[in-house]
Amino acid sequence: MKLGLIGCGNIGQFLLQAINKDGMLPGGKIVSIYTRCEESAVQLAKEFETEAYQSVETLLLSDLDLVIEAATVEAAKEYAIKVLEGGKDLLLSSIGVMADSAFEERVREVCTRYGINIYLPSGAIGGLDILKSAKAANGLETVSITTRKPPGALSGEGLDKETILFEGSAAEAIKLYPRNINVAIVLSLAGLGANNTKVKIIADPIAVKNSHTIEASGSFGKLKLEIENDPMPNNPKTSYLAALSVLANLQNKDKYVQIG
Ligand SMILES: NC(=O)C1=CN([C@@H]2O[C@H](COP(=O)(O)OP(=O)(O)OC[C@H]3O[C@@H](n4cnc5c(N)ncnc54)[C@H](O)[C@@H]3O)[C@@H](O)[C@H]2O)C=CC1
Ligand SMILES: O=C([O-])CC(=O)C(=O)O
Repeated sequence: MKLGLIGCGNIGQFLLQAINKDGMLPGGKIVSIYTRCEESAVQLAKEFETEAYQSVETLLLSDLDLVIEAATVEAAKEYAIKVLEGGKDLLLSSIGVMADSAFEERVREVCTRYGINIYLPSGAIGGLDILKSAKAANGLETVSITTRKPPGALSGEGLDKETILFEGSAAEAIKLYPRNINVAIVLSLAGLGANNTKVKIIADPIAVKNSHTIEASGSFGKLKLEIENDPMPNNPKTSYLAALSVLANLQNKDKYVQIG
């Protein structure tokens, strides 16, 4: 599997190490990268034996099976359709981009037209399998997520006590916190949509982990799931599990035996 990578920060560099150095994706290699900082792209290309491109357009001319986006919601909006129209499968980290329902519709239409796939990993949370089952016969009624992070991970430096920064819909939350609450949008896509998924974001000076508590109810019963994520060393906004979920998605996408 020949992979392209857009964005080489935390998640991107984790993938370069895991795939190109540590052999965690047998038969797979990141052969092309594009990131905003040209100097860093050149240095990473040398370190991880890959090729750096100066634009997404030129990256897309290389021979690729799938492109991984690990940049920002804005970058995903700018490049996703170009990647899909270029005939490449796409894996998104900045899933928040799918909160815009017109954009989501366009993505679905392009995937169908070109017969290609878009992968939306579970990221820093879990429980999507439960929500998908729960709504299979239209029985899912409520879904919410409460996210608790240290203030520094939420641009809330200086706060000395627990503070609710946001309470409202997932659609509103991702507009205000595009680097922190992508999880609410993948939850929305698996469940009741971004307008019907409730979000609470708490800055907690005592917290050392990024925790997410998902609650749901419906004809299946009730769900309560709490995950306490270790942050990534270089970007406390992002949980390590988010990077692992991208790798797991790539490892499993073509398996004959599908679990979950
Ligand atoms: N789905 C989920 O559960 C999660 C999603 N995320 C999202 O994944 C994305 C990547 O996260 P990290 O690696 O931690 O971020 P990061 O900030 O460490 O790295 C992002 C990289 O993308 C580059 N970049 C920014 N704009 C770009 C552009 N227009 N074109 C090309 N490169 C560009 C930056 O220079 C940087 O190297 C973020 O949008 C983040 O919010 C993060 C955590 C969980
Ligand atoms: O990594 C996390 O815990 C969640 C996150 O930043 C996001 O969903 O954007």
